[in-house]
Amino acid sequence: MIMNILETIIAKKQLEVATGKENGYLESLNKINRSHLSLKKALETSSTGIIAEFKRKSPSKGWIYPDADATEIPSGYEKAGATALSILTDESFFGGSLKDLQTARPLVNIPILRKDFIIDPYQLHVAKTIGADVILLIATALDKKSCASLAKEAKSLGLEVLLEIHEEPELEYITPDIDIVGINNRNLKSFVTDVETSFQLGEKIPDGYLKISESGISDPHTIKELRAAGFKGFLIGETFMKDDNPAQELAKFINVLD
Ligand SMILES: O=C(O)c1ccccc1NCC(=O)[C@H](O)[C@H](O)COP(=O)(O)O
Repeated sequence: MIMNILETIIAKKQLEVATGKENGYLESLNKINRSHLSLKKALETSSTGIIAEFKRKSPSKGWIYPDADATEIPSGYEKAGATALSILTDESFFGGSLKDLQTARPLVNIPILRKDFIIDPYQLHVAKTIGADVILLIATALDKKSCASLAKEAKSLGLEVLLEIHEEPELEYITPDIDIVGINNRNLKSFVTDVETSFQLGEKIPDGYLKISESGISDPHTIKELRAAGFKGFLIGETFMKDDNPAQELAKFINVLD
C-alpha cells in the first residue's frame, strides 16, 4: 500500500509518542506554572491577525531555512507585529523540535501554537508543559470521536484548540470545545495551495466560531480579501521563512497591509 504524506507522518508520530512515553520524556520536563495566553482573544483584538510560523523545512518545499534560530526569529516576529506564533515541533518532516518552542517561550509575550500532529493525549500534556497556549487538531488525521475527546482534554488542561479542516465533510468535527477553526489551503495529496478553499469553506463555518486561513498566503492583498470574508487570523510560514530575515519580511508585509 502506498501511503500519502499525512499517513506517513502519522505512522511516524505513533512511534514517536510510544518512545516518548517509554522514556519518561514528559516526567523529565521542568514544570513551570504560567497562565495561558488566549489566541482567540488576541485575534479578536489584534490589528494584524498574523500568526507567524517558525519552520525549517516542509514536505512540500524541503529545506527552507535549515539553521533558523529559535532564540531570534520568534521574538523578531513579535517585535515586527505578529499577533501570535506557530512553532513546528515535528522533527522528522519539518526540522523542528520541542526545544524550539521551549526556547521561544520566555522570549515572547504572545500566544504560541504548538504546530504538530496530535494523535494522543500525551502530546497535550507535553504541549502544556513546554509552554504552548494552543494546540492543533487536524480533522483529516483523526476520527471524529478521537478529535472530540482530544479537544475536551486540551480544554481541561487550559489549552485552546485550533481545529484544522480541508474540506466540507470535516465541518462535522466542529464541537463546542473548538476555539478556532482553521481552513488549510494546502491539498495534502498534491501540495497545491489555493486560497479559494478558505473563501468557499469559510462561508460554511457556523456563526460564533472564529476562523483563520492557513497556508499559501504570500500577498498582503489576499489578507484584505480574507478579512472582508470574515477571517480574523492568517497563518503564514514559508513567505517569511524563505527570507534570511523572516522578521524583517513580516514587517514589510505588515507595512503594505496598513
Ligand atoms: O507545509 C507542508 O508541506 C505540509 C505538508 C503536509 C502537512 C502539513 C504541511 N504544512 C503545515 C502547515 O499547515 C503550514 O506549515 C502552515 O499552514 C503555513 O503554511 P505556509 O504559509 O504555506 O508555509
